[in-house]
Amino acid sequence: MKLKNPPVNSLSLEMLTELVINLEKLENDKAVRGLVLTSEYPGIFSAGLDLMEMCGRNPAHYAEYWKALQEFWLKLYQSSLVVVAAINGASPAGGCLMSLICDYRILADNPKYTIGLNETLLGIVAPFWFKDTMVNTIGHRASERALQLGLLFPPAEALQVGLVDQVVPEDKLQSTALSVMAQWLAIPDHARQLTKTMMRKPTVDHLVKQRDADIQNFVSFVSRDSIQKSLQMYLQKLRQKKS
Ligand SMILES: CCCC/C=C/CC(=O)SCCNC(=O)CCNC(=O)[C@H](O)C(C)(C)COP(=O)(O)OP(=O)(O)OC[C@H]1O[C@@H](n2cnc3c(N)ncnc32)[C@H](O)[C@@H]1OP(=O)(O)O
Repeated sequence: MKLKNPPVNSLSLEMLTELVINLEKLENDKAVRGLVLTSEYPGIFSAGLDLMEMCGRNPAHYAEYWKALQEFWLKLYQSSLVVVAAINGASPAGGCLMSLICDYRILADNPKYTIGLNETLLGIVAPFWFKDTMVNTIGHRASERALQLGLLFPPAEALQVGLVDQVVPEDKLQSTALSVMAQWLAIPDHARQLTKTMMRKPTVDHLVKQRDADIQNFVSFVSRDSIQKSLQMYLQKLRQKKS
């Protein structure tokens, strides 16, 4: 599946909805057992959540957006398919989260392709289920440091901390993803799927129990004047970078 939402594959409401629909289609297709997630635009895997969905909108929109994000996370994290992320570009915040909920992550070796949950750099806070997903991957101490500092790791460091499973030359990314897929598909589906469910259930239950409260938290947090100001300033900084 190639992410295709120009210019930076930000996770807009429309993109999240389409991703969920396409995942459902693939999961209902008996001929499909695995999925490689990559970007149509080498250089950018995904810029994460769409800042335009979180700026200057009304509470009902924020609630709808957050619910769609939760839906996407729940769908992909619990997917019956083997999901391999072939990360062919920068992967900040929600982009990193998306790769963390796959089963295996391969990052192309390019110093510009940084990955991490950098929310604090924007003056915002990664919600508990972003944090849980990261802790499940790299452990508590490394997550605490990475989350507080909003670290974006270049490939060698991402590998060292365990944020990705492999770093390969850019021209080997897709072939490596296919051989990893073959290895995972050699395992009987039912045993692998039940194991995945068992491993991920506590994290899923944590969110499911608090879904509505989490939406309310997001809406009140993002509606604050101070948060709106931080997000606007961050967007402005991104735009100024060009000039
Ligand atoms: C409140 C609680 C919620 C907490 C959860 C938050 C999770 C998140 O995911 S927040 C989003 C965090 N994302 C980022 O910090 C990434 C920001 N973007 C970048 O660092 C860079 O754009 C890039 C490395 C992804 C790509 O760099 P490149 O030089 O190729 O492109 P740019 O010129 O920077 O951007 C092109 C264009 O796209 C706009 N844009 C970039 N990121 C986003 C985004 N996340 N949402 C919406 N729009 C984005 C950027 O402003 C440019 O727009 P213009 O062409 O109009 O200037």
